[in-house]
Amino acid sequence: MSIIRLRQVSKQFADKKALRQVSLAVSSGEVLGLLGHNGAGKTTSIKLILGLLRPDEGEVRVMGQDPARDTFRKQRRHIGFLQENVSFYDQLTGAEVIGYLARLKGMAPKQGMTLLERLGLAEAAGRRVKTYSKGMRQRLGLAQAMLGQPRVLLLDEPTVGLDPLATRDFYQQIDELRRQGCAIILCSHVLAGVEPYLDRIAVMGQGRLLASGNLAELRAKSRLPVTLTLYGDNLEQQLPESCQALVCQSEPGQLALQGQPEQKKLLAQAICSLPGLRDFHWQQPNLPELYQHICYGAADGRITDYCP
Ligand SMILES: Nc1ncnc2c1ncn2[C@@H]1O[C@H](COP(=O)(O)OP(=O)(O)OP(=O)(O)O)[C@@H](O)[C@H]1O
Repeated sequence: MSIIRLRQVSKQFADKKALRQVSLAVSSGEVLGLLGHNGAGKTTSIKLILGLLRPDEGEVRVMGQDPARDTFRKQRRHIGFLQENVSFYDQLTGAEVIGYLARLKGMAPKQGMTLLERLGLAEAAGRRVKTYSKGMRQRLGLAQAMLGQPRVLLLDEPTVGLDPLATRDFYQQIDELRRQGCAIILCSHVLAGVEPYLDRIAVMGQGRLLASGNLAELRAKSRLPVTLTLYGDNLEQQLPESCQALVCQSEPGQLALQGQPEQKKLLAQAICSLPGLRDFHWQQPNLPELYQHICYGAADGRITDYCP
């Protein structure tokens, strides 16, 4: 069942159409990567889910209810939110900040401390937040978003400023929340390396949903080629005739074949039939390549059928 659902939602600010008939759904235990250029409509979507904005048209439902209604107040405690530029009371210590925010959410401050420990901030808990590095602030931000075991977690550019190890730790925490059944939306411009953590991807552009699906679905729809690089001796001579037309690069000891996603099977057969093969490597379009393809395709009118 979808925990978050936007159905045909439109939103306009003065003469600016920020969202045009956007439909999105996120289930329990699912991470949706919400991607899009600056001004695409990601933050507006997040604000609608938080109930901070009302749609002009369409319907927003979070845990089955309209988040903009007063009656949603109790449910709001089950939503965690990490905004892009997180700021705290700098004169307070990390422990004081998380204790205060825990109380606001109706929880014991001790639970906040447990989160600080889990996020590696236990030693810094007694220090004022103004002395924290960007990464430490980001972890404190994640700790406050995780207060109260949220059923919905909304993360806007959560890994900006984090080093590679901190980014990996961050995604491990997200993975754990996902396993506990949290529905997560992650907005990010940092696309490299996030693929393994996203169950589905939604790409927005000019307030529209341009594409949605899992990585395999987007790859299949993109029709971007897959490349198979073969390593060995005299491979081109041994290659079956059916694969000859797919050769895109040939050099001593190495042969590259390129085909459409549905030709993968044919390429796989090529591997099996080569006695001189020493090694091989598959290369499929990655998320940054797909993203670029979808955005450019939408800009010149090629992309029209990426949404299920
Ligand atoms: N309160 C507002 N008043 C007027 N226009 C707004 C308001 N909020 C958003 N917009 C406009 O709506 C469009 C979508 O903005 P939004 O903040 O949702 O984009 P975004 O995808 O989050 O962008 P970014 O990646 O830069 O954060 C933009 O053109 C923006 O200028």
